[in-house]
Amino acid sequence: MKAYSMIINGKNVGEDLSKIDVTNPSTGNVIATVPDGGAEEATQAVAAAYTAFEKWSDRTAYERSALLEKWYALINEHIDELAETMTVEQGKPLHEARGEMNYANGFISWYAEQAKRIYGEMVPASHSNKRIFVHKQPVGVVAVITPWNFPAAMITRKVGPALAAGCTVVIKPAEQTPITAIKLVKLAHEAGIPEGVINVVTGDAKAIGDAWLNDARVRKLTFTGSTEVGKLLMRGAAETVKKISLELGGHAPAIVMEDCDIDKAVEGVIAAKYRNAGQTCVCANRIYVHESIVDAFSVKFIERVKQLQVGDGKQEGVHIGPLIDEAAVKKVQSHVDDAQEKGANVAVGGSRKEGLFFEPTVLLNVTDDMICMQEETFGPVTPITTFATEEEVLKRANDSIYGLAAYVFTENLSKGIRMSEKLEYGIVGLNDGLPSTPQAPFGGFKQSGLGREGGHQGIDEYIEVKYISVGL
Ligand SMILES: NC(=O)C1=CN([C@@H]2O[C@H](COP(=O)(O)OP(=O)(O)OC[C@H]3O[C@@H](n4cnc5c(N)ncnc54)[C@H](O)[C@@H]3O)[C@@H](O)[C@H]2O)C=CC1
Ligand SMILES: O=C(O)[C@H](O)CS(=O)(=O)O
Repeated sequence: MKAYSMIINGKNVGEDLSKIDVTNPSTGNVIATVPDGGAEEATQAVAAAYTAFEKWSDRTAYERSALLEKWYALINEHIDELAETMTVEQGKPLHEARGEMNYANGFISWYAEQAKRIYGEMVPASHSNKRIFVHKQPVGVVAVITPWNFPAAMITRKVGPALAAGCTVVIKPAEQTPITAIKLVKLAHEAGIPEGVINVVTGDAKAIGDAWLNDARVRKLTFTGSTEVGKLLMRGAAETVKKISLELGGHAPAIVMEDCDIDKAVEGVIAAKYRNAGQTCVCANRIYVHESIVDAFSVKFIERVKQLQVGDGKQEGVHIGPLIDEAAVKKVQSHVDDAQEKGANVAVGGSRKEGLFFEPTVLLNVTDDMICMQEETFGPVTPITTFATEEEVLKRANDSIYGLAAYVFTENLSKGIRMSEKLEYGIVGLNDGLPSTPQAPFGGFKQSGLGREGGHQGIDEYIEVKYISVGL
């Protein structure tokens, strides 16, 4: 079993510390260990990033871009190994892990380009003897805290734009999936990204996070994970008025209109629901089907769900891997049990299998009082309810503290655009169950977060705007 190190200032650190086991959720076997770091290592990482910042930000955008491109190329060379590592430590099927690696690498190449397009501007001065130059500068040292469900993409979606802008970073990956992060940082150094620019610390989340929150040298915190932890970090960032961006929980509605292409809608909801065994923040969590087509839709949908194979993600033909841990399985089961107690029918699935596996599940005759219609399930469960009118379903779909992603299936384009505009969500998949992509600004309304990741907007999170007023 391999013992991995943290990487601080380009060096392997932590061999002397106690170790944290990393387990394979498909088998329960310990596959590796990482150091149980804390405040001391967190502060060492900030010192390294702070020291490296001046030289890294002084490099030209073209130099930073070239190094990001080298990192991108190295990741491509190692894509199979990285995907296998991800499947073993997170559980997602190998084809999905490869998909995530390409998605994750897409952020590095997108921001290698964006590095060269951080433009300032000149503003017409109101005095003839003045000139006003607006200048964009990197914010400084960035703290990056990421979740277990996308061990690579949630890191590169932050580190890509941060490094492109000239920032330096300290990363704390999720305790469940640290190896992918460590391997990505190793490759960054192999690509020639200088020591101290990118650091990864593993261990006590609260101790590491608190050290970064209380360190004034950290000028930005970017977090992806639960709304609960996001709020806690947002409060902590206030102490030193850090810039923050938060990608938090979701509770996506998927609306199937009476004039949809049913086959297209079935495939779209399958994609939006069962990716990563339903463990994504943009997963369709509640499915609203027009009452006139609910039987036709449900029959086809259930047939498709029955085709989903559950198993170890390393096996060929597996679509649904394990959930991340016992707490996740218990939460999903509680949502199914609650729905059944309140009158839902379990059309397929409904129970956990051996280990951390859960049957792909479809619930019919679902009503809004059921927990699965109010809280994020984060598992392979599809609750299907019905609606009668567009106005009704928009009201119900918007009735949530979350506002990350929503989906609409209709063949009537003007209706689709009209509904998309009315949905209070940062991302709308209109006849598209997989909208996430590096060139679009990913982020949520309401308690799903602050800021955007991806697209040209994504780099603004790592920029400070300054103006220089020149007296002639
Ligand atoms: N909006 C988005 O893009 C995403 C949102 N999520 C949300 O996150 C949840 C599932 O992911 P989890 O990893 O369980 O979320 P989580 O919020 O428990 O953990 C996320 C990260 O925060 C760290 N963390 C936890 N407590 C901390 C503290 N006190 N100080 C510093 N760091 C701390 C964890 O170690 C991990 O690295 C779901 O609610 C899901 O919707 C997850 C992924 C993406
Ligand atoms: O962590 C997540 O759930 C991701 O943000 C979802 S996506 O970007 O892969 O769609």
